[in-house]
Amino acid sequence: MDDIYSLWRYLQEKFQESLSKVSYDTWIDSAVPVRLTDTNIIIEVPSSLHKDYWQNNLMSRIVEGIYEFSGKELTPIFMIKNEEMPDIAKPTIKRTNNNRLFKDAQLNSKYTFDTFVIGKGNQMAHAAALVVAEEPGTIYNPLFFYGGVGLGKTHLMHAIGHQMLQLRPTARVKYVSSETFANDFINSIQNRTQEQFRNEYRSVDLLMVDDIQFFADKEGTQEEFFHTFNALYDERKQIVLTSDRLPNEIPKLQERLVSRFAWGLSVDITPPDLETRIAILRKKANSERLEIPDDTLSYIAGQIDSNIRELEGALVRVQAYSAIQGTDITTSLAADALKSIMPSEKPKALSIYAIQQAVGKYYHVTVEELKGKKRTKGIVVPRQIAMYLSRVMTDNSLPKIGSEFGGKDHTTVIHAHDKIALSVKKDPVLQREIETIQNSLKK
Ligand SMILES: Nc1ncnc2c1ncn2[C@@H]1O[C@H](COP(=O)(O)OP(=O)(O)OP(=O)(O)O)[C@@H](O)[C@H]1O
Repeated sequence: MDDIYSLWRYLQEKFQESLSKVSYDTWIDSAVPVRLTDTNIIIEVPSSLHKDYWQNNLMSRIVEGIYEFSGKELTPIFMIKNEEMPDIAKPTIKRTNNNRLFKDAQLNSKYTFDTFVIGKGNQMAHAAALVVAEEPGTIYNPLFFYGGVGLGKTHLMHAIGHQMLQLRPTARVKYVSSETFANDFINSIQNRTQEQFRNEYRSVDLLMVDDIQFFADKEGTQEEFFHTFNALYDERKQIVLTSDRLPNEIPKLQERLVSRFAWGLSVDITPPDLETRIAILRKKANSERLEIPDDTLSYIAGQIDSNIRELEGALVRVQAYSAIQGTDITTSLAADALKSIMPSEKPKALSIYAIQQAVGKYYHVTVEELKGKKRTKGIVVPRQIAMYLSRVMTDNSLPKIGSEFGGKDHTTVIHAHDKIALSVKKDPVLQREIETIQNSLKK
């Protein structure tokens, strides 16, 4: 194998492409490769939190990356800084016999219903998850969660698994990412172990497949999943799926899968509001036994408003910063710690609320009316314009925009966007009005 530094540089580049800057800075930048052996790579990380994060979230990616770079299957061992070097002869991660590492992914012990904070954006999803855990295979089958990255879809899936096992310890629960499903399937063809693959996937009581948007373009995998789905469904076994979007929005997902996924219940998870973000941080801080004043928690929650994974990353960063400085966590320390990941020169992103205010002002309607349900023309058109502008002028997802307009469905946002986009082309008066509003927002 080439030297450890070239390998690490390759992995860094790979992570840089797939992670946000905050996540990269927090998890990857703080890790140091220490040693390479024939079977392992030893990586030093700053704290047990980092170690957990690597093991739970980045493990399969690093193993894949090493394999891509070197053609070798190495098991990473994480070592906390200043702790004794582990005995590398005894790798902590079990290898399976047919080259399939981490095949039967264990449920993450931290992702339970107890540690899940309920807020407006995930209430429905949480309730549906509980029902499914308690009465699998009966009411919502399949259960389909969709929504943006880092909003708790995986957490809820694992919580279902834990709860089901608590109620029925002998239940067979399987959680896989869609990539693992695809890899297992491909390996079973290569190794001529298809029978075993089918037994494994079709004999469970609960099958959970995460991020199925990655099935797009994988014809053979979709075909196999179709049969897996049917076999389980016919036996009234529970299926839970997640994706970043609705099944009918996943490109190249076979129509028969789309229609099957619609047999059960699809629930979206939208970004948490400020109160929920604070509650999540508080829960996390308590579980890590961190003393953080309320105003500091509010400050951190105010800085990161869309992705809970990044919110947790920010907390770890603040914690690490206070450990390095040897001082208590305060708001000014948090501001310093987060400064580098939120450069002040970065223009503040335009908010949906600012758009609602500008549109309301222009058409003399209130923000409440824009968010409300009244269907009079004087309100409907400005509401659609505000939705249209939220779509074209911000990075917010469709469900998020819908939720900011009084909890409307994302299809309403799509409809509004398409309608205004079409009208603008035909109607020069409307075009000028919209330009004026846009210009007022750019000031
Ligand atoms: N409501 C919540 N309460 C507590 N923690 C949460 C909540 N939602 C998300 N988290 C935490 O945020 C992190 C990211 O969540 P998770 O991995 O479940 O997101 P995801 O929606 O599956 O993202 P992706 O689409 O990237 O797979 C996890 O550490 C999870 O525990």
